[in-house]
Amino acid sequence: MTNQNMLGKSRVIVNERLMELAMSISNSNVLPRTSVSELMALFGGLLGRHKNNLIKPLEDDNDHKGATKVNAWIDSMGASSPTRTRHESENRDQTHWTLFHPSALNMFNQIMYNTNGKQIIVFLDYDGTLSPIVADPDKAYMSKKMRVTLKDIARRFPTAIVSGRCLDKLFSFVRLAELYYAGSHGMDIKGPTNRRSTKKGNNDEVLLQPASEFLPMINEVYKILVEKTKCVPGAMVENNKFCLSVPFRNVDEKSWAPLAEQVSLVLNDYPKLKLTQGRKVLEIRPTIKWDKGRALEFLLESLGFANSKNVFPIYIGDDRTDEDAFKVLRNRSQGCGILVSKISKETNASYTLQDPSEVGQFLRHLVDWKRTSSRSHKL
Ligand SMILES: O=P(O)(O)OC[C@H]1O[C@H](O[C@H]2O[C@H](CO)[C@@H](O)[C@H](O)[C@H]2O)[C@H](O)[C@@H](O)[C@@H]1O
Repeated sequence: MTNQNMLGKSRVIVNERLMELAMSISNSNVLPRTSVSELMALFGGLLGRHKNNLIKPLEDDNDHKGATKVNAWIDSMGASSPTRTRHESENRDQTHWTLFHPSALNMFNQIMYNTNGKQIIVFLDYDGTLSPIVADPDKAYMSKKMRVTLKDIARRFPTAIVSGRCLDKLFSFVRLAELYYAGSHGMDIKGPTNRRSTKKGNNDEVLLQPASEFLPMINEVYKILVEKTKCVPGAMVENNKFCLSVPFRNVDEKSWAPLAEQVSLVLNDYPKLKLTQGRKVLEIRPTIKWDKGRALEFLLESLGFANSKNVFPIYIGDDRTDEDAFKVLRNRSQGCGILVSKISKETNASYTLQDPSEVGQFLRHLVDWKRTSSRSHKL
């Protein structure tokens, strides 16, 4: 072995040891969060890698329109569905990622410490966060246990569900009148309903519909897309009121290209609509500057916390569309974003949870924490 090789090998061993040490610190509750992140930054420096370089960039999230961009979409569709085995370097990146985005369960006490007596407001995405991802979008049910937990949460904190789904569908899954709902990626927002009108979920508590002028266009494009995609086995189009979804989870990979091409071609005639992508789903949305982040800001404002420092929003989501909300929290240096994911992703969230069952655990911790702290205030 040459001196060079030996040097390289010992550097790897030192890096691995440092990494193990940093991991155990990040997963403990011993130090306050600031110390943990400082330590992690230090370890990152010693490892010779900056935090931002530790994660592989996600596929381009910009809007792509027209047939010329179809190839980019197909690549992106493939990248959103990683089924292959991971390489060693990817495993290392995964470790780095966990280091900088620790588990919200492990860091629970620290997160609560950071709330510092502020009003906690809970924001939750639906698919992949409250309900597990399933093949049939109409069967993405939330468990009974999760509903009970959500009810308990809503009794203690203002709580909102923010989803790409249309409001009616969302309400039919969640069925809790005491929540705020932001459907169609935040383009359809309503407040808690009065108890007598909750059965159908329809009510007169609409707070905001910033894309209402797009309704006729969305309905028109829905009909065209249903027609154009019916030749692709497994393809379907969901009408989410102010946006449309074309899930491709049940479409054979060989047909992803023709499907993306069809959708792209249709959108060529509608420059006021844009194409974005979620978890095995193509999403068609108005080009207005409105997203889950803006919905979060709007809801904070509606709750009387527009410029308040006395609020601690917790946003939990699993999808790229949730990144807009994570970004808002990061820019406001307020509250915390929690990404639901088992694999490394570029994210603006601070913490992670693995899956909806961990989301349930985190929410139950939150209920217990509030119970205990209210009790100790009464003493
Ligand atoms: O913002 P979200 O609540 O995450 O909603 C976004 C999309 O959710 C649904 O699709 C996702 O869940 C499906 C059921 O588990 C799954 O089959 C699909 O692959 C996921 O992307 C919904 O079907 C879409 O309309 C929403 O846009």
